[in-house]
Amino acid sequence: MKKLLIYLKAYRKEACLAPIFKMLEAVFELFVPLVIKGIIDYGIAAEDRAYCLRMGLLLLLLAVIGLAMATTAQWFSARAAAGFAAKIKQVLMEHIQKLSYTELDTIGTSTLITRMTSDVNQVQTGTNLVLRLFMRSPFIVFGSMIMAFTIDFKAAMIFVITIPLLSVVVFGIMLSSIPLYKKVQSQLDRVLGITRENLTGVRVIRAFNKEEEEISHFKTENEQFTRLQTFVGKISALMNPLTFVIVNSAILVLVWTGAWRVEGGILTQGAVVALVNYMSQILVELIKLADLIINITKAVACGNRIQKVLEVEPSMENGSKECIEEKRTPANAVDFNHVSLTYSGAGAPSLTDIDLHVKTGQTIGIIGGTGSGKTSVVNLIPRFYDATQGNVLVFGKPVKEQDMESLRSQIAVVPQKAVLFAGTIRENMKWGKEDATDEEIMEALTIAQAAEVVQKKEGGLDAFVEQGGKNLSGGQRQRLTIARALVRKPRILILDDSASALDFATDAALRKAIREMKNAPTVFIVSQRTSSIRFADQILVLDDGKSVGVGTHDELLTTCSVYKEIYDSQYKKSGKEA
Ligand SMILES: Nc1ncnc2c1ncn2[C@@H]1O[C@H](COP(=O)(O)OP(=O)(O)OP(=O)(O)O)[C@@H](O)[C@H]1O
Repeated sequence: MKKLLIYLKAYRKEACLAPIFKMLEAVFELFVPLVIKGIIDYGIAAEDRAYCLRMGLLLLLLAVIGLAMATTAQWFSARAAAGFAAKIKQVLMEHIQKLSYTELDTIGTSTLITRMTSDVNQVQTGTNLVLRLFMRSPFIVFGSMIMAFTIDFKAAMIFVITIPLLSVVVFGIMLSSIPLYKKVQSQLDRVLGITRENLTGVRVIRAFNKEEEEISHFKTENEQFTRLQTFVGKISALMNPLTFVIVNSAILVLVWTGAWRVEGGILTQGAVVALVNYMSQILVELIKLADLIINITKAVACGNRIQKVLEVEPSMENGSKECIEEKRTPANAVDFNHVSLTYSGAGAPSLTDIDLHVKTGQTIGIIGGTGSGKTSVVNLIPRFYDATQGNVLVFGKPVKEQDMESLRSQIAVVPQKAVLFAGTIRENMKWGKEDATDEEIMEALTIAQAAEVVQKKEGGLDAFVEQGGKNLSGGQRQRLTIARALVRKPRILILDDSASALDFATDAALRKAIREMKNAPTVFIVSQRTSSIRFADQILVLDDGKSVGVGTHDELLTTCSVYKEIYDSQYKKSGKEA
């Protein structure tokens, strides 16, 4: 948490002014019981109406000034806390963008969302309260005690006994609830995680009739969350009755002894009322202080969770900034030199000893059963993951030595899951190239067989795509994501099973159009269908993370039993050539 405080530096002025104004408010508050004492002892006793009126106006003035101070303090503290939280979110977002897939897999998306939202909000609330109360509350508690001593030494002794007693109760309750608050926060993490999973997977849940199970799972976790919160609430609820008993007892003693001493002429009625006022102020401030400490603890726990993410070092170091485009295009676009990959935390390797050499401009097909490692192979080209053994070269240079931005700017990946963002089709296409003209976009859409998707939509390129592309069919989404990749005019194009929702004719037309592109890219096609890759210059056949065949379709039919099996199964199933 300490390391996060540097982001508060930009709001140094606000962070200093907020407590100062709050202290000034407290100073004015401490004078109120003395003014009331004056009204009772001098104004009412002597029936001096003019004095009472003057003092009444003074009270009003103190209230107005106090209000002005409090509002100003609130303004400064809210500004500092909101700015601090915004900066943390910004830094966190920038850091997350730097992390590689390996770290993101390890941390998990749902906890990152909780840290970015609920945890940052908690830090903001804590900061706001600290700035307003950390000086004010102790000041009022000790100030009231000192004021009590100035009024009457003996009566002030009641304060000396009451304050430690009150402190023990308030802080005892607070200390016992702090660990529980930490549990509440991690339970909240779990509830949010399940909510997110359920919302993103709602279609699958319904398709498998798992609603009941998921509702019951959510209910269990949510009830646990409610139980924990209620338990903490009950402990905190003890605060009021206990503190009120102590304070009211102290007030009783004050009034009772005060009455005797007023009778004996030692103390005035006004002094007793002032002492009671001070006692009440102490109670209010001690409760605020306890609330503040609970909030600080929560904020520190949340701050530490944020800090932990910021401390995760990106495992991938960026290579040289030297631009590879300046170099002559080497004969090979991609080389896998005896590459193996074991994901962090996974026991067995997902890829073992992959050796593949791809000439510039070639089309490579990658085929294999589910989980055979097809996506893992292509993910190594833009360096989404680093090979654990061997090395991957792009245009003759190891990817680890290349500047990541420049490497990725030459590669376009169309992932399995077609992801589109809320905005117009044109805006989505510009993700590929910010300054793409409408002609460039239409050209890419035509190659991706998506021109008719745009033509059919009202507004054409200005048609709105809802978040995640909800208002488009699976095939339309796939074609638009392919077009987005093509807008970039990449030197390497990776289609990771991204034409699976297209019919055979559209799939074939797409491949033909890519082949006929001016400056046609080197293309990697990951597919489960032999028909999508059979015309590739080379086909890599994977089985359980190992390369079991590399060659053309005709070669593999005679040399690779796995490939022949896949081909036969698809050919026989459809009754015609797959
Ligand atoms: N991020 C990851 N962390 C750990 N293991 C992973 C990760 N991604 C993939 N794996 C594992 O690596 C293996 C290969 O997965 P990969 O996604 O490359 O296969 P695939 O051939 O593309 O599968 P599919 O055709 O089903 O998409 C699988 O056993 C998978 O469980």
